[in-house]
Amino acid sequence: MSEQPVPAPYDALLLLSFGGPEGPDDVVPFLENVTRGRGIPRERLKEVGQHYFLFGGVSPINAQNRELLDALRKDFAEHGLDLPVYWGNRNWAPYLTDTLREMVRDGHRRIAVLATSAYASYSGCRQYRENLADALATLEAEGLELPQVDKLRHYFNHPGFVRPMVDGVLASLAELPDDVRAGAHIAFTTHSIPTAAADTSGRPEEHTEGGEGGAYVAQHLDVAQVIADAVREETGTAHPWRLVYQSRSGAPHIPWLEPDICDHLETLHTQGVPAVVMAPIGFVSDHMEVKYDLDTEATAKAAELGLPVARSATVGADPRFAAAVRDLLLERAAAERGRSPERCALGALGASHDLCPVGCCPARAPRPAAAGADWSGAPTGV
Ligand SMILES: CC1=C(CCC(=O)O)c2cc3nc(cc4[nH]c(cc5[nH]c(cc1n2)c(C)c5CCC(=O)O)c(CCC(=O)O)c4C)C(CCC(=O)O)=C3C
Ligand SMILES: [Fe+2]
Repeated sequence: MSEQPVPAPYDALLLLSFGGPEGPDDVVPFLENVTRGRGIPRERLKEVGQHYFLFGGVSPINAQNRELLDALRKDFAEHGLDLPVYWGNRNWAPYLTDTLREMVRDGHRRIAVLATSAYASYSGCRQYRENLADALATLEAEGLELPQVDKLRHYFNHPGFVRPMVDGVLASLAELPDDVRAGAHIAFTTHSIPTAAADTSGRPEEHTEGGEGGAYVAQHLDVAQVIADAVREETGTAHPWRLVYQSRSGAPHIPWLEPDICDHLETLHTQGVPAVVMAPIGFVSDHMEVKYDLDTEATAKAAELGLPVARSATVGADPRFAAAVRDLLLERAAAERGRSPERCALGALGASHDLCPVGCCPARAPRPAAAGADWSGAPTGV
């Protein structure tokens, strides 16, 4: 019999995500939440609103998080891990503040947080920590006793995140017509971010200059290499690959990471590449950035070029990902109890830090961020 897993000091897990609209009336208020004070051009907002209206005003992201919640609860129950799982979002109901209030009222004092963003970056890491700080400030103003919240480490290189994506790329290669499969390229995609934000992503010693992309780009390149190697091992073919970007936002004069997936497809086509697998390694589920930017826009671009493409699956609610979350939680719990747990990680970079140090993924305008070394609002002690 295996030993009972020990989640202590944690008494609950919070799944922290982006949130998305659930009907046409939600779209504009959702976009206002996302872009509050961020200087996104009106034109871009109108355009993105259209992406959502094309899908009936419903983002797939909330349904996907509900599935992930189910998968987590099932995995925990099957492995004797007695820990309640809650869900809260940055931009739509259930809102983080409401969920955190419910957790405190339910008596939770020490909360592990899993963000649905696997990599370092302001948007994917610090902004979630700022959201936690804001939520805690609200609860404090309401006179509630604040819990301690700890954000689980980046899991981009955890095998439970990477292996389902290897299977996804293999399945996409199998989908391509026989005569073009061997020559197919893999385009690993992620969300474009401003090069200035990419250069300052990760710990200060990981920051770069001149658009090299800091930890954000290094982490994606590491995952892409691991997947490409695993695919070569499985198929015997070394499919050429490149990391490219999608979902660019912001003003045109500000440099963002490039090339864009659509431009990349055009370049490959010009070079005579016969087929492409688009692998959205930057995303945890097939939400709107995948459904619109890849499955709609980039796929239309490929059709126009006469270039066969297939888009590989994100991890979503894969049971291996749910198991990875359990592993990350138990690993961190053990570390908080003073043990030295084994830390699963593939690739060259090794397991990411538990606690974001000062200067990790800085904001343009500094604001309080919880669950990092620069958080002073946290109660001390276990
Ligand atoms: C790095 C990153 C991730 C991956 C990490 C993570 O998953 O967190 C991500 C995820 C997502 N981004 C999403 C949606 C949007 N992102 C926007 C805007 C922006 N994203 C940015 C970055 C990222 N975004 C940035 C630098 C901006 C510019 C404005 C700003 O600095 O804030 C906008 C505004 C309109 C626009 O400009 O596109 C929308 C609507 C959805 C929900 C999809 C759905 O509804 O299914 C998800 C999961
Ligand atoms: Fe985004």
